[in-house]
Amino acid sequence: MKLLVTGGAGYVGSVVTALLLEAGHEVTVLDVLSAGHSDAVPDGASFVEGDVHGVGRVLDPSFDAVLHFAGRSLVGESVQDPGPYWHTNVGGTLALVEAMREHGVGRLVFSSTAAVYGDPPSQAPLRESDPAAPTNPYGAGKLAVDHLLAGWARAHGLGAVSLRYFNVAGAHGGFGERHDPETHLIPNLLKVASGEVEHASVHGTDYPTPDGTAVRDYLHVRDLADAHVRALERCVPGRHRVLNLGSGGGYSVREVLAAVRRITGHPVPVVDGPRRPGDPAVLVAANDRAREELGWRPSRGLDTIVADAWGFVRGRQEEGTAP
Ligand SMILES: NC(=O)c1ccc[n+]([C@@H]2O[C@H](COP(=O)([O-])OP(=O)(O)OC[C@H]3O[C@@H](n4cnc5c(N)ncnc54)[C@H](O)[C@@H]3O)[C@@H](O)[C@H]2O)c1
Ligand SMILES: O=c1ccn([C@@H]2O[C@H](COP(=O)(O)OP(=O)(O)O[C@H]3O[C@H](CO)[C@@H](O)[C@H](O)[C@H]3O)[C@@H](O)[C@H]2O)c(=O)[nH]1
Repeated sequence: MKLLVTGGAGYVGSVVTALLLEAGHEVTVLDVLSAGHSDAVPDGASFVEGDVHGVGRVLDPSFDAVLHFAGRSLVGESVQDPGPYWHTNVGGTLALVEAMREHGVGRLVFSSTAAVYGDPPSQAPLRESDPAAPTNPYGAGKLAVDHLLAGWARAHGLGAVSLRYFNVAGAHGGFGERHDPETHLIPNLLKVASGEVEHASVHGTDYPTPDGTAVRDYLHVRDLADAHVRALERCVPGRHRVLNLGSGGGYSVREVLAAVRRITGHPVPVVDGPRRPGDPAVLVAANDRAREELGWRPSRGLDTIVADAWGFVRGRQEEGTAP
């Protein structure tokens, strides 16, 4: 297929692009480089530097589908300054589906998020049918796009899939997380192991969980990327589907810390701090729908996630490209 990947110079988009190229697809990446890196666009993809609002200049009827990763994704920033989040994540997606309609490009895979579920009342694994009640503009905008795509599929025959990622981590094929600022747990712990910073923070030790720290569902980015390839192949015209992407199991911050210490062999000192505003106690995916509809099964556990992310950090250190 001939594919457009928006945000393909970012973390998830670069890994998915690499996998799409491996599968024999032709890929054009559109990225404004506000958070991504031009050297993260895999060799073999065409690269256009530009904003998703201007996607009409890139798209033409020869494209078969779009994978849409471009967006802003700092939850705290979205609370402080919501305007850019609605502009990029919602307005940018509207511009994209309008251009797709104009050029007759009928399939879309979208990066949604577990943040649409907000702070769930129960700690049970979350199903797609559970109420969506986002607690910040980032999650609200992603949920708005899920609704936008449902209406677009009904009205204009788009075949779309919203993939609600839980916590993506790990690295694949030389591509990994290079966010600045970095807010995610595993790369922050690895910054300590690599000597870039002296200690990490544990955000909250008084949650109603077995060890008092928050529990999340960590999914290897390679497993996540595999789900995208499968979702793309299964886009049905006129239908919008929502699928959770998680491993189906959870680890606390302290359990992740123990894995990082074991795998890196570094003591990784941490300082216990207060809760980060808006963080729920437990977010774990029920992933049955993705398993059934995509024939997908995540196969890489926490140790592989940490080992691969660590390999990526070490590789960049050895090349002299990090920090
Ligand atoms: N990483 C996670 O754990 C996670 C979890 C849930 C959902 N998501 C979603 O997945 C997607 C990818 O996440 P990521 O971690 O790879 O983020 P990222 O920041 O690494 O990548 C996003 C890319 O989009 C680009 N971009 C931003 N605004 C743009 C615009 N207006 N036009 C064109 N390009 C633009 C950035 O330069 C960047 O390269 C995002 O939409 C994010 O909200 C990520
Ligand atoms: O230095 C750190 C960073 C994080 N945490 C904690 O670790 C857990 C995981 O945090 P993080 O890696 O930042 O992920 P989340 O806040 O769970 O959010 C991610 O996962 C969401 C879906 O679950 C996505 O919507 C977001 O984009 C993505 O950042 C949380 O309990 C944090 O409070 C720490 O204790 N110390």
